[in-house]
Amino acid sequence: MIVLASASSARRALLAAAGVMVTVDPAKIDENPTKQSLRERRAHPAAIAENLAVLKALDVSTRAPGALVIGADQTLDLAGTDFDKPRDRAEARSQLQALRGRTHRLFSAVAVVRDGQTRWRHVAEARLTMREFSNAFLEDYLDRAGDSVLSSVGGYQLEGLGAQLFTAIEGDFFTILGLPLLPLLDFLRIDGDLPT
Ligand SMILES: Nc1nc2c(ncn2[C@H]2C[C@H](O)[C@@H](COP(=O)(O)OP(=O)(O)OP(=O)(O)O)O2)c(=O)[nH]1
Repeated sequence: MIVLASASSARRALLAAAGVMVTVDPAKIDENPTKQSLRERRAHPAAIAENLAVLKALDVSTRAPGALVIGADQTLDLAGTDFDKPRDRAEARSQLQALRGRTHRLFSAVAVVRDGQTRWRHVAEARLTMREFSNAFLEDYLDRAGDSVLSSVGGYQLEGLGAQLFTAIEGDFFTILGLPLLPLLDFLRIDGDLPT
């Protein structure tokens, strides 16, 4: 059995569309203390994402004996500043105003744990360049995107209206949506969980 230790609908949808049947059991850990202490120690955003992906998978693994548990996490870095998922429209507005006209990096980490042992982990990076959109465009975007801006770390969904925010992206689509899917599928084949 494969368990996805994530509440992310994007991650669940990516795995389902790729034909990977999973049981969803979101981790029950509070990410903030770990994130805070790693940030205080000036940990790299990739390391923060990787640590959290492992912690989420380990948490769920304790209640899923024998199961292969997938944990994931994504961090956003803009020239050394970390961003979290916006809590409301005002935060989404100020985050997007900070990101516009600049290139930011997304780090998407995935970890696979079985019976408390971390079997595999991976972090992928993507670089996204936002165009210099106007404040009027931004207000209209926030009106049309609604609460969806609160469910992703940059306040955008690339596969949706968010596409109108960007002039260029480097890195793979799946990484941007929050899950390095292709390396994960490689691991699942090697581990014998998917047909080769
Ligand atoms: N649909 C969509 N989701 C995105 C995009 N970019 C980022 N995300 C989502 C994926 C994750 O759900 C979320 C990143 O936040 P986290 O890594 O903290 O995961 P989240 O709190 O959603 O769930 P989890 O901690 O795994 O239970 O942002 C995008 O372009 N499209």
